[in-house]
Amino acid sequence: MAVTAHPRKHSALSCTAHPKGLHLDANIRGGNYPRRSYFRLLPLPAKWRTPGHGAWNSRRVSSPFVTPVIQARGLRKTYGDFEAVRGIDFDVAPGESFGLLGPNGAGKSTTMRMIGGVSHRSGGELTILGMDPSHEGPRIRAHLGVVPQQDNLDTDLSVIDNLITYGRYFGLPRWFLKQKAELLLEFAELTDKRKSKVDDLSGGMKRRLTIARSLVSDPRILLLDEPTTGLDPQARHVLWDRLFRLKEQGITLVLTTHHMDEAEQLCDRLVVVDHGKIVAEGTPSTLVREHAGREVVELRFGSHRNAALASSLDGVGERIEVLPDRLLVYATDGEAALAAVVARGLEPTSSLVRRCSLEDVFLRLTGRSLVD
Ligand SMILES: Nc1ncnc2c1ncn2[C@@H]1O[C@H](COP(=O)(O)OP(=O)(O)OP(=O)(O)O)[C@@H](O)[C@H]1O
Repeated sequence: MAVTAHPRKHSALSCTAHPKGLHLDANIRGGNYPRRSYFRLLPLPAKWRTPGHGAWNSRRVSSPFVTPVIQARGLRKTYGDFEAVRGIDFDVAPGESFGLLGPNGAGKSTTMRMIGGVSHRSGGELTILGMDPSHEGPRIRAHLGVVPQQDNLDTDLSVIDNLITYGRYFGLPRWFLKQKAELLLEFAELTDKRKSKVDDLSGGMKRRLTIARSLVSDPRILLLDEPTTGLDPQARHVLWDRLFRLKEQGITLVLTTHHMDEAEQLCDRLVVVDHGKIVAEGTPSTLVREHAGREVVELRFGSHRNAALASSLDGVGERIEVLPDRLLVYATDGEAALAAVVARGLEPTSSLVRRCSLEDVFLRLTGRSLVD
């Protein structure tokens, strides 16, 4: 459902369905004022909300009530003869937190660059907010916040001037940006660093400043390429908290990550990408259930014995995986599987029963060999 009105030549008011209510978007230009975007989420009683609220998943995207904010069909990117992205399909719903998970070189950043409009697709279809990035790049970029893999802050400027200067690229007036920058510094917990030089910030602070900068233009979609890579656990948790708050405000998050815990914490839905193709899609819990199972028993018999002993475990659990240092037995009931191993007279030097995780899914789908 989408209602759009054009009260003035360059102004637009749109209203789209959001799982928590109505998503109102006013894009105003006219008189002596530069273009301004306002975005509000108008909560509605549960009975009027979009079907699927509370369970973000791919079914919701296909609901006739939700128009995807990003839609890719057969999306391809080639560099010479090399196909980095090989015909992928996905939808991202408004307000969703969508993750691209994959090993090095899988094609995640290439996909992000195509969404961000800085790299042209070689084939397939891609629409962002109903627009084609090949023809409407600037209009799309006005609604996008981008947090690149490498911080590209201006080291000659102070923290607050990084925000103000960036906002000027969007044509926003200085008086407005001064107020906006203070709010963003508060959001990023950087108020006391407002006059500091960028080089004096820690890695986590730089990341938070980059995110604050991406919010200057009130984006509807935030693209985050490996937002927490290289940060310590404390810094990562602060960042997750901030990203979660943005999601609560209704901003659509699209992120790439190598970190399974990050994907589990932040993403409503994920696609696992490998060698330029999507190999699995679903919520974190669905992926674990469908591709790993309930529990796994890690058994260590000594690295030279693991492979030889695997055949002695036939019939224990649902699946056995031999690793150089461990045997993994996937089972519905891990304790029962471990008891069955011991009952066969096998005595592991160590054993661990744990719940299956997204990491098990990731390694199963994308392999365990090192990708450089
Ligand atoms: N400009 C380019 N020219 C040629 N090949 C490229 C270019 N950019 C990316 N590639 C190749 O495309 C493939 C996908 O790269 P991409 O950066 O999208 O992977 P990624 O999944 O983001 O990996 P990482 O997690 O390491 O960032 C890689 O093999 C990479 O070497």
